[in-house]
Amino acid sequence: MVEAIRLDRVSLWRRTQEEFSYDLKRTLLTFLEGKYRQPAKKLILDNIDLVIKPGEKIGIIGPNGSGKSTLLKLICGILKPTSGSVKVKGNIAPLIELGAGFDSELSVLDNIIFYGVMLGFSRQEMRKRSDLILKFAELEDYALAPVKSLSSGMTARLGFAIATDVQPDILILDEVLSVGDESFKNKCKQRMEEFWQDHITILLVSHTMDLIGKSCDKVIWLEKGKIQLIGQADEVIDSYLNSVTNKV
Ligand SMILES: Nc1ncnc2c1ncn2[C@@H]1O[C@H](COP(=O)(O)OP(=O)(O)OP(=O)(O)O)[C@@H](O)[C@H]1O
Repeated sequence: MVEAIRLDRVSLWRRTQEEFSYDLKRTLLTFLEGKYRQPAKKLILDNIDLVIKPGEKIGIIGPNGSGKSTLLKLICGILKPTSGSVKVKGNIAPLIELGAGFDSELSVLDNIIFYGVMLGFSRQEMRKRSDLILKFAELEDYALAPVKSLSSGMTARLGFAIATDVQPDILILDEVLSVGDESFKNKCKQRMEEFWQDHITILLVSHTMDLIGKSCDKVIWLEKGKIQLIGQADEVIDSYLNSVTNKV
């Protein structure tokens, strides 16, 4: 069987307190006082087996902190699993943390080229594509300006324009369907609709059940890092909503 994405027994542990990175002084003091303890580790994804076929449109739902974004980051290769294996066939356009990979000192044009190279395209090809990317992002006048001079909405527009220009095999979306101002949002929606018609594999994380129900064939419900249920969109959404109302 052809597979676009395959996860075998994937688990991920992360440190729950990241004190060392944000409060170095306090960490050193507690260390000197002999009170330092290793930050606790938490199991974020627990033994996930998953097969996604090319062209499937998959929704991922579940409560806050259940591991949805983490699962996407593993599939994109931003995070590595502690155990198990993640296999992906084809190039991925991750529309998560738009613009997080930009170098703010470099120009918009240089960032377009670097970002594309990071996604596996050649410099030459990215140079050719840059005009269309700048046009879509409506940033033609900023080509030579450093990214730090853009507003946050403009930066997100640039990230969206690059990631969706490269015509990916797999598109990863973490509730970033609305980027920028109203007119740009409409452009994003249109581009997304084209992707949906296409044979691209799509993974969409959202808390908006209507959106998931309308746009996905299959849904994964995550609960505390485990797959609680996977199946036809309507059935999984109903079970999830029932479980939430029963808790209240
Ligand atoms: N950088 C990090 N370091 C350590 N733990 C993290 C980090 N980011 C997230 N976590 C933890 O991983 C778990 C899953 O987080 P994740 O962001 O994947 O959840 P989610 O299902 O996407 O939540 P939400 O619906 O709130 O976006 C949470 O317990 C969270 O505290």
